Amino acid sequence: MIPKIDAQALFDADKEALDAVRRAAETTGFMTLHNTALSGAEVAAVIESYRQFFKLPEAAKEPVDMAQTGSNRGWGRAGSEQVDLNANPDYKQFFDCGVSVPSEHPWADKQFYAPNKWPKQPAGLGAADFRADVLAYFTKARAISMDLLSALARAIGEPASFFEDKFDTPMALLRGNYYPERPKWAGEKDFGIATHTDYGCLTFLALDGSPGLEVRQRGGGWIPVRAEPGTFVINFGEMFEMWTNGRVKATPHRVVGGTNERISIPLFFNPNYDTNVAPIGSGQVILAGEHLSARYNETYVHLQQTSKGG
Ligand SMILES: O=C(O)CCC(=O)C(=O)O
Ligand SMILES: [Fe+2]
Repeated sequence: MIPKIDAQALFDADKEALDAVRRAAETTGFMTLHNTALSGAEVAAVIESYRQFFKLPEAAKEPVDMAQTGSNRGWGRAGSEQVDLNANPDYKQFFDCGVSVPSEHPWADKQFYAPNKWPKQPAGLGAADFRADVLAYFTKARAISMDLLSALARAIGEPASFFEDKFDTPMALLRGNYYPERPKWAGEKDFGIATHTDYGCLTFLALDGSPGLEVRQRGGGWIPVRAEPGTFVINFGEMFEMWTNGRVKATPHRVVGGTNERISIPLFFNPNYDTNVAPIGSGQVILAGEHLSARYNETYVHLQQTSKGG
């Protein structure tokens, strides 16, 4: 069972809601969140903006292909990410944007804060402005994710402000995933997105209502998870599991894909570059940026090549 959490109750520090979040974090590692400041209509609209982008001809997406860069901003074509090294690269396409810092900032040369890459707004595509729509959504989703972290801090017995200064320049990444119908050629090692755990702390995921996401159940089997726009799927990542010494669970999940086209929008809410995500109180140091960089270099195919080439 994936717990369903009312955001309003949670943010009002309702005890039952806090308990449910703590249980979700410690057991399934997944929950859904409804009644947030983002309406179903707003989410449906940004899903449509992403859809318009993905439906552009290849020539319009090529100028923002992230494979031409040393970072992860812009378009990732099918086959450009391999989240499970025992599977083939995923057949999804995606578009990534993130947080940038000014050129004089000490982290300006870090890939996590690279400038975003936006496609030219093609003439005749209607009033929608992809960049503005996506950035407006990113801002709101970040704010809700921050509130969620405060609630989570409370739920695990830390002060509500525990995460605040660790997420003020976050390596946050907003992604639009586009899964076409599962290709006819796909075999047992081909997935929309292969089995993986997310790398960071918290993932705030908007779905378009269609099936596809499956969450691995402890003890075996997969639980299908669906959500309409306006209900978000929340899961926890590797850094959180490390940081809390295994108390918060990063649960593997995947999309095999089926006969439906599908769009999902995860916000990977990763902390500041220099956050120590080693187990609290352990005296060790594990920099969030180093963990993320290792995972990016393993899974983005264009960065795999960069790291192999030195
Ligand atoms: O599309 C989905 O529902 C899940 C996407 C996902 O797990 C990811 O992008 O990390
Ligand atoms: Fe994921």
